[in-house]
Amino acid sequence: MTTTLEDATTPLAAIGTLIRGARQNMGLTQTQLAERLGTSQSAIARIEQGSQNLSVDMLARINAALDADLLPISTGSPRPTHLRVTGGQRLSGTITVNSSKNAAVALLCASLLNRGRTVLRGVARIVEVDRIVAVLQSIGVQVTWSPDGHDLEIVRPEVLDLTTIDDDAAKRTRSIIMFFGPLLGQESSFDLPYAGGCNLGTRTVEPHMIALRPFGMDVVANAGAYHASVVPDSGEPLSVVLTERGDTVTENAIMAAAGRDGVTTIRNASPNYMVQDLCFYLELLGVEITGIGSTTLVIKGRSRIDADVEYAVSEDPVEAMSLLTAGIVTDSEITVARVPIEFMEIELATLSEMGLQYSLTQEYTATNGRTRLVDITVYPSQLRAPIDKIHPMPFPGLNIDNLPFFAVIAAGASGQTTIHDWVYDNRAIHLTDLTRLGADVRLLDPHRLDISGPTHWSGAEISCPPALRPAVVILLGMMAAKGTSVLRGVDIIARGYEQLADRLIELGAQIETFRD
Ligand SMILES: CC(=O)N[C@H]1[C@@H](OP(=O)(O)OP(=O)(O)OC[C@H]2O[C@@H](n3ccc(=O)[nH]c3=O)[C@H](O)[C@@H]2O)O[C@H](CO)[C@@H](O)[C@@H]1O
Ligand SMILES: C=C(OP(=O)(O)O)C(=O)O
Repeated sequence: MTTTLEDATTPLAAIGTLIRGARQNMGLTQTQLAERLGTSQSAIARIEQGSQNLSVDMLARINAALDADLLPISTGSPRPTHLRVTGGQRLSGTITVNSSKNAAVALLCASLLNRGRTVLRGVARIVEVDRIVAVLQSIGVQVTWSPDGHDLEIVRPEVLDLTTIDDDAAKRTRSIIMFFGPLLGQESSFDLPYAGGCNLGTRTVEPHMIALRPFGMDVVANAGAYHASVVPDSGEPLSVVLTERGDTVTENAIMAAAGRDGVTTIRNASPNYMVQDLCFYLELLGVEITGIGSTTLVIKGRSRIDADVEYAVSEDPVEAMSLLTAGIVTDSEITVARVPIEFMEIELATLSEMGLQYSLTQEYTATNGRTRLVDITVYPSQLRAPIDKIHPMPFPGLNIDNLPFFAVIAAGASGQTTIHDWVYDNRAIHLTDLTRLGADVRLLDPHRLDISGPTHWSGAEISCPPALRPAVVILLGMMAAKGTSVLRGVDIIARGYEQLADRLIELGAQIETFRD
């Protein structure tokens, strides 16, 4: 039987019908379309039946995958997206961790070092990536998604045109700061817009300036932009000591070292996951690096790199933590597949002390051939507060981006947990929104929270916090809370997560997307 538009009873059903028609015209099965979109056949079936809400992003991707323009998507300011969550549902099944935002943005910046063709495999379709891609394209770099939407091909021109930089995209991401490292060996003088990002309080850029000074770079902040000037490199061995063991500052120093002829030693380097990904990519480019995974790196770089390489971005430990938390707070048995275990060990040890029951598979190797992965199954558990406070540390400590998830987990545990976020001035406060869902969360000062549980969760309507991880934490709290909740203005989640709501629905969560 042929379905016609007239059969469609709702706007979603009408869109579903259009999608089915375009898919069939291209001779694709639902499974083949699902593969192109990085989703499941059952999601496509629901979309075509009109029983699944569609995000603007998903619609854009369907248009691209079907080479169609089913519904023209406005490029004006989009209306904010909201989520309606019917909580208290047990989840089940397996969910796979995507590649990381933080490695992707570093690798995109590092691709500026390469005059050859870089292909990044398995890049998450997230807004933070879109912003850096937009910036690269605006300065003349060819950046193209593969037809299946998973890989990015990057080819830079011989000469970049920094005067045409997309200011708006650049100012929305902090990662633009990582253009300094690759560019300083190539340009004697250039301007970059100020770095932006989530509302987490003041985030200094001074450590970057200190780290890049030994490479001959001097930066003056003018109105709205940094002006960098660089003196020629003598090629002598360099020693750089970082004042902070920060992730992006380490990456900046590594990229500066990779782009010079000579040996650079970097001390107090972050050995965190995104730094390791960057080093693995640079090794493919012919940069010699010793000490990967430690705090001292010795790098032998090359002022001209011209190599055609492919690199598969490794899995995101923060997404892994987010997905494990979904299982934990809904008292469910779920499996989170492809967890980069080296970067989750302390989190798991802490959860184990809190009484979490879980099992791990044997380790296997990620597509990059380096990162160790496991699948983790969490089981419904009676949780208790840990005896000591939970606090993050630079890797190999508990990841600062994973800390917020302990707030919602602690709220479900019996006893009082103290969470100490010494890093960000303005992240803990967003977690107090959990009180709206019935949790007992007290802000002791900008950095410390006391959380007493167990919580009798109840649904509520909440405006989404303007910070990525707290936004997801509140969503997860809503999934724990019986009844209906509304999370308003959730677009920030797409900065770091691809299709999060859709993927949680696959596990049995009841989440509906809507706009005013
Ligand atoms: C794109 C990317 O990779 N972003 C990550 C990166 O941001 P990024 O590298 O930009 O982190 P910041 O430089 O903002 O550092 C975070 C905060 O930690 C402080 N600090 C950091 C290190 C240190 O040894 N001492 C210290 O005091 C900084 O002053 C700052 O207040 O690292 C952060 C901290 O892991 C993560 O939250 C971000 O997700
Ligand atoms: C703070 C974060 O990232 P960014 O550095 O991109 O703001 C994060 O990933 O939680």
